[in-house]
Amino acid sequence: MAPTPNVKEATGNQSSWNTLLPDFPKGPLSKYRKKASFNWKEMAVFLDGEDIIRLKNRIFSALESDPFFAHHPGEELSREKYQELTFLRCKRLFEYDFLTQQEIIENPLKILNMVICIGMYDWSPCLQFFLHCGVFGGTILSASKRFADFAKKIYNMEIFGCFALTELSHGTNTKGIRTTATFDHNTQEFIINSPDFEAAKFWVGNMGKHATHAVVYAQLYTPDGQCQGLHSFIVQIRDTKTLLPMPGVMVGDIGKKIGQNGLDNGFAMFHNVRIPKESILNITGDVSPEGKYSSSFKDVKERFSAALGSLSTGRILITAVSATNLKLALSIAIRFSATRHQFGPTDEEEIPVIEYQTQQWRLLPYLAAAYALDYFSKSLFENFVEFYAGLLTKQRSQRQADLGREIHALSAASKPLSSWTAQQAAQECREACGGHGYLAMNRLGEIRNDNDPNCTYEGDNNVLLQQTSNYLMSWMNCIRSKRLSFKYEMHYYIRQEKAMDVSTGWSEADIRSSVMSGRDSVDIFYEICLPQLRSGISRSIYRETTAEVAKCVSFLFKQLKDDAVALVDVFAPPDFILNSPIGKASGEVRLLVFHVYTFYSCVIHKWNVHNRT
Ligand SMILES: CC(C)(COP(=O)(O)OP(=O)(O)OC[C@H]1O[C@@H](n2cnc3c(N)ncnc32)[C@H](O)[C@@H]1OP(=O)(O)O)[C@@H](O)C(=O)NCCC(=O)NCCSC(=O)CCCCCCCCCCCCCCC(=O)O
Ligand SMILES: Cc1cc2nc3c(=O)[nH]c(=O)nc-3n(C[C@H](O)[C@H](O)[C@H](O)COP(=O)(O)OP(=O)(O)OC[C@H]3O[C@@H](n4cnc5c(N)ncnc54)[C@H](O)[C@@H]3O)c2cc1C
Repeated sequence: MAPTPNVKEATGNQSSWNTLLPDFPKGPLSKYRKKASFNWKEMAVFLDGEDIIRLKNRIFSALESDPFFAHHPGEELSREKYQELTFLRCKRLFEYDFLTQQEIIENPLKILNMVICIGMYDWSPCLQFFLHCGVFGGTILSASKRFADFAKKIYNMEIFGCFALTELSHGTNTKGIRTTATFDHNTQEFIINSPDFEAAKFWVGNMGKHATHAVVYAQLYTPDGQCQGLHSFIVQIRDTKTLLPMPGVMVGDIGKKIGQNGLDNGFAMFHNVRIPKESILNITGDVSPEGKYSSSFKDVKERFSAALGSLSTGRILITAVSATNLKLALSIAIRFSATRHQFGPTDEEEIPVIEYQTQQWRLLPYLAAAYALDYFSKSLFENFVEFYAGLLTKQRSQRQADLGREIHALSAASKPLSSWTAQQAAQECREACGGHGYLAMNRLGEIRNDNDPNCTYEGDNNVLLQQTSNYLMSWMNCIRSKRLSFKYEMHYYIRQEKAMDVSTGWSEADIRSSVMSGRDSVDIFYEICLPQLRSGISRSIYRETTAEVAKCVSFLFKQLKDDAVALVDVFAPPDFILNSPIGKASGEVRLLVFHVYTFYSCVIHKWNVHNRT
């Protein structure tokens, strides 16, 4: 668990806060900022520390002053243009080189904050950048020293990568992956082949237009015809100079998505593509020149588990990515609610809609969840860093194995909970802003659409929850993990759950995938790991709402509403990054009129130009 920083040490002094975090412009929100019971700057420094805040400021101001990242209000970019601009932005991110390896080693949370800062601007260049260097690069470089020379090519974009596990007909069920990699010991090569169209690699981020290389997951066959299971290989899919497909490779873009359209998701089919023997990412096993398979994992299940281990990285990051979308949506909706006046005690005097209990019940539980998920995602990331260090140093201890299973179980619960919370919150925030919430320029639709696939990729949420409930049921024997407390409550709960299921005569498989044991046990497990949630507003609201609790919560909200704007100020990005007229730091919603005017004058100008030609 992330060490709780000492408040005094962590927050420095008032003058350092003001340098790091300038005051907001005066405006309609000043009224609520004056009512706040705490200093938002002190809270921001307490939660992030001065170092991280400096990094955030550096990234935000670099993007704001770079023409490549300029916003084009009112300009409808074609998908092709947006993809082109996204790739140029991704290239700029490499040129900025915001973090050195040394800085990441000293404080790994900096890489997480870099993902968050760039994603707050736009997820498309962020994911494109990190799919290449994090998911593609991370998978290759953590395999073995054999691929050390790839590092330079990855980080100076000599090659550009993607991660190709999913196929047209199989995504969640990775055992159903049908691309084959057959070892030819006569030529010391693997032959990569897609048996049919349904086995085409599909959905792969960066593959649509820009990737030159792919980490391709395939069933490994040795010359004796034995299938050795799922393994990963580096396959060149395009010429690095011309970007034309390599011989035997058919590759292209899958078309328009609901969101993240700056990212080029693609498909690929392989027709007996030959790659050198050394292209296998020998994480779980390797083949001798004679074609004999060897693996340090004796147990097939452990080998499968190790083959999929890298997926936990993405799930842990998506927990933070979704929490970031939660913060973006709330920044807009809370600020809007504090400035939007509708009705009031007299016809002359209208009041801000945040004063209404319904508006508070709709938004403030998500504000509590944003703080809880922010803390948990960073704490889980730090646990993952510890596990990843063990991976890199080829640790094989029982503790390392237990930590890997626990990280898998936790990330298989945290990704669903965080992405679903953000998805529901984005819709609630959209509605809480009324019609202005539905105006595209106010960005709530983009936030909701860009958050949406967090519920699906890196593992469908519903199925991942079964992974966590499997883990909890395996707890019936013993609990070795040091991380979790409240284990006996958990133990009791699962025993009850299982007894109930068994009494219905269900099989083990039914129990594993039953909704009850899945969602409920995971919910309890997750809230055990996240003590803040246990006493948090969300639990009392969603679980045991009774008249007394409702009254108590309403009383809590009456106090909390005066802190809501300041609580959002702690995590809201600068106006340029938030890019939402109704979410501006000044609260000058009147500026929306200006933006609408600007938008329509652009449109009118274009119309006139069009008519003149
Ligand atoms: C989990 C599965 C559903 C498995 O299902 P099965 O039923 O077939 O198998 P079992 O349940 O029996 O499992 C066998 C065994 O293995 C263990 N296991 C499984 N998975 C893991 C794992 N990941 N880690 C550890 N252990 C694992 C399991 O517990 C069992 O062991 P026990 O019996 O002992 O319990 C599986 O089929 C599955 O995972 N399906 C989902 C497939 C999936 O996730 N696909 C994703 C494709 S890639 C993708 O979608 C990418 C999208 C782009 C996302 C953008 C990323 C955003 C993040 C930012 C970028 C990163 C930045 C990096 C920063 C940097 O480093 O720079
Ligand atoms: C925007 C985006 C980007 C992506 N990027 C990549 C990428 O870069 N690389 C990559 O390899 N993949 C990528 N993917 C693919 C993604 O990983 C898969 O979509 C995901 O793993 C889900 O698999 P699927 O789409 O085949 O859905 P399916 O597994 O077919 O699921 C369909 C439905 O069946 C249900 N279901 C399935 N199995 C069970 C079960 N056992 N019990 C109960 N219900 C079940 C699911 O809950 C879901 O409701 C991306 C997807 C998206 C949307």
